[in-house]
Amino acid sequence: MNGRRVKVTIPATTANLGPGFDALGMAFQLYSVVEMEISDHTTVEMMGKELQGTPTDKNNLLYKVAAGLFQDAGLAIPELAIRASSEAPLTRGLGSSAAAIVGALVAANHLAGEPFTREQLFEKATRLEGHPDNAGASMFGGIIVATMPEKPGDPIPYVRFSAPAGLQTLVVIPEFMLSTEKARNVLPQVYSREDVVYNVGHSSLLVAALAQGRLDLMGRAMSDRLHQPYRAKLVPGLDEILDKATEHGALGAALSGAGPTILCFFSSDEKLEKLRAFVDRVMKGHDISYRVMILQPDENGVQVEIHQR
Ligand SMILES: Nc1ncnc2c1ncn2[C@@H]1O[C@H](COP(=O)(O)OP(=O)(O)OP(=O)(O)O)[C@@H](O)[C@H]1O
Ligand SMILES: N[C@@H](CCO)C(=O)O
Repeated sequence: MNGRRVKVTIPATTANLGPGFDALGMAFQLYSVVEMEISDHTTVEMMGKELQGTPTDKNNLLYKVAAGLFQDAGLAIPELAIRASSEAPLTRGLGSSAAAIVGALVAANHLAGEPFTREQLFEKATRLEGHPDNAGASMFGGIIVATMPEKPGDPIPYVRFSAPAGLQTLVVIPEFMLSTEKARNVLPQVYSREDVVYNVGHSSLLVAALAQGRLDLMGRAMSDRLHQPYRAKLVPGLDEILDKATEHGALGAALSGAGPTILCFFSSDEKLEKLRAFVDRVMKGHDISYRVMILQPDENGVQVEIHQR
């Protein structure tokens, strides 16, 4: 088992896409890298500004997830040398925790001699994240539709398909952190039948529109009543962007995952200038720092390189 360094590249992701709360995910060409090898003693090196402040000892999420995999496989937990970097910011709604979990599971699985299949790793990642949307998109790339299993340990039912040709995403990333936990705590425990039916209809329409490349339907289909209305108070600018983005060149707009990142889909570079000017106008009105990125869909999911020492 020793002498092998595993390098895993994992795409950042967005979850929900509006109405598909905890069920829809999509991967972006914005990557984290996790390198892992068995060592004499554990070292955890977090590289780059995005990972600043994450633990550099056995409390790091990457180590804990890897250790859990060895334990699940019935193996002794080894000391590990771990290095990681991330192009995506943490705690902003771009799936950093799912990327870390998927990266650690896939890397540790290789070091352990591949006791688990990709499907089993997806089930473990979903269990650790609590929902399959970001984890599925990080694992398989493209667009993922998935639900929680009937009982723990069962395989996750999912369908993966490619993002429609020409779909591009503008993301507005506010410079403040919003943990998934905090953004879930503002959601109600109970919803009206009207709101549930509204989301079933819109989420179903969105999946069909994405699968058939009906970009013309996305603005209508991306409307949500289950989480965005409650999270809007945590995310300055969200209401206005959701309301008006389609009048300024977007195909549709949504809160990315649990936020605070806001995403706008668009399909032509001509529309980008207008859309960019619109989001700048909205965000400047709220006096918070933010950055804008244009992201392309990732179709590959997690990628593994094995380096023999
Ligand atoms: N590479 C990493 N190494 C260690 N911990 C990480 C790493 N990436 C993410 N994390 C942990 O995940 C936490 C962020 O998880 P959280 O679910 O709040 O946000 P997110 O995954 O970025 O957003 P969302 O789930 O809404 O898309 C960080 O605070 C950190 O504890
Ligand atoms: N579906 C999750 C994604 C964040 O991890 C949520 O919106 O809370």
